[in-house]
Amino acid sequence: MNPVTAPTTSPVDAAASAPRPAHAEPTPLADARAQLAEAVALLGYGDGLHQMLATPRRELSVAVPLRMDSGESRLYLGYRVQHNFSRGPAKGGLRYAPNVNLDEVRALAMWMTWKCALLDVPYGGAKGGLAIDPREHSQAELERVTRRYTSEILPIIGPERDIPAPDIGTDERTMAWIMDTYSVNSGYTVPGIVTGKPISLGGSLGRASATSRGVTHIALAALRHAGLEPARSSAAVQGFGKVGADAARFLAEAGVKVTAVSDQYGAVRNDGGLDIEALSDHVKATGSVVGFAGADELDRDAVLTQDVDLLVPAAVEGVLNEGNAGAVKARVIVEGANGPTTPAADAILRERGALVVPDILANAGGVIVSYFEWVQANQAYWWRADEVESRLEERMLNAWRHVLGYAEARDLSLRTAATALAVERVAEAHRLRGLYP
Ligand SMILES: NC(=O)C1=CN([C@@H]2O[C@H](COP(=O)(O)OP(=O)(O)OC[C@H]3O[C@@H](n4cnc5c(N)ncnc54)[C@H](OP(=O)(O)O)[C@@H]3O)[C@@H](O)[C@H]2O)C=CC1
Ligand SMILES: O=C(O)CCC(=O)C(=O)O
Repeated sequence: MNPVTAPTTSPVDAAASAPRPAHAEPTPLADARAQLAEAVALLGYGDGLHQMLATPRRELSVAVPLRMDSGESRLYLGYRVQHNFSRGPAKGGLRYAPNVNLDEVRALAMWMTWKCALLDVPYGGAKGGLAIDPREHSQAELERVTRRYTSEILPIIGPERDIPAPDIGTDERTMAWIMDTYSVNSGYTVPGIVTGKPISLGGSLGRASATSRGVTHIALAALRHAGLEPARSSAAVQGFGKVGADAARFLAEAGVKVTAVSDQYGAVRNDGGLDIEALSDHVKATGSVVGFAGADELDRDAVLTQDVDLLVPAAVEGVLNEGNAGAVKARVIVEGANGPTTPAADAILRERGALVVPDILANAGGVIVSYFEWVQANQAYWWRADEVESRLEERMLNAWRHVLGYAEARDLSLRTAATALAVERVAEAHRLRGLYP
């Protein structure tokens, strides 16, 4: 396999806000742009401001050589996109996955801008990616490739410029290597350069589980809003990684019967409710949910169409689309993943009366506690776990009520309401700074 994939389009895409032809394949970037276009139309903004909001401020593409343990060398393509920094430093995760490309990272960076604005954390949005399959590499190889990627993006990151965090395929070890590489280059330790780092290096209590806790707070509120009592509700969770596994655990702890979960290899189901702790032990031992003795096997993507009250997609983009949205039975969908629902699927689900809580609200717990971690690192003063968790819950539920009120007052979907609220805050920052009249 050749790890280097074809380069994507030029950095500043003049067609940023142009409508796509009807036959075009949905992509995360097209979806993100369509969501922005809808918010811009609602807010009555002109083309100039629309272009400004649609176009990343800064993008860096890097080629990252890796010396394998075998002595062979490989080259991987990496990216860091800073979509916006009008409200503060750019902020967002770093993804290691074989299909990462510049357009995907652009979409993810744009969603980070709206997420940070919606939750009123003082950041803009960024995202990074390396087109590598971490499962094919040893720890030593991952360390070398991470250090080299960090060196390549060093000129544009920093605790006051752009602060990476974990996303798909990366974790606290990755953050420790980034922190060390950056600190060695600075000549002193800079804990504020990344969030989601190990506690012993200045990470925050509660960051590792923050996205899942936030998803759970929102899921319980959304179920109740839909007239469903959590303790009498059932759920399916797609993805059993950093977000999905803990979301399944917290939902089960709250009394929700989690009947199906999946990972990239397959899915498992138990209508009586999965034992999430036993399933996690199985995943630790085998690397997959497949083969778990306490459940039946299910086709991987059938997890999305189970007869459950709540669906939590917590894996990748575009999984709920025109092809399967009509078959989704859940009344409430809470997006743990970024961009799991295409605009076409959104329309079908809304028509069916399903309540979709968008990613920029539902999975914001991660960046909220990343913000807490950055504040703690900058002050060199650490909070207790209960302080982190109560502040997280308060911010998540305030944002939920705000978005719900805005949506209900205008008969909008929660996604349109959330995006419009966020875009308005970013546009206001541009206007006040004089960047746009
Ligand atoms: N980590 C964070 O703090 C945040 C993450 N997110 C978003 O949450 C999502 C998940 O991220 P995270 O949990 O960190 O990533 P991880 O890499 O920890 O986990 C990803 C999970 O998704 C699974 N997966 C991948 N493709 C599929 C598929 N087609 N069907 C079913 N499962 C699949 C993986 O399977 P396998 O285990 O077999 O590899 C894995 O279980 C992403 O969209 C990310 O952007 C959003 C906010 C914050
Ligand atoms: O914690 C962060 O800074 C960002 C997490 C992230 O990448 C996301 O919310 O999608």
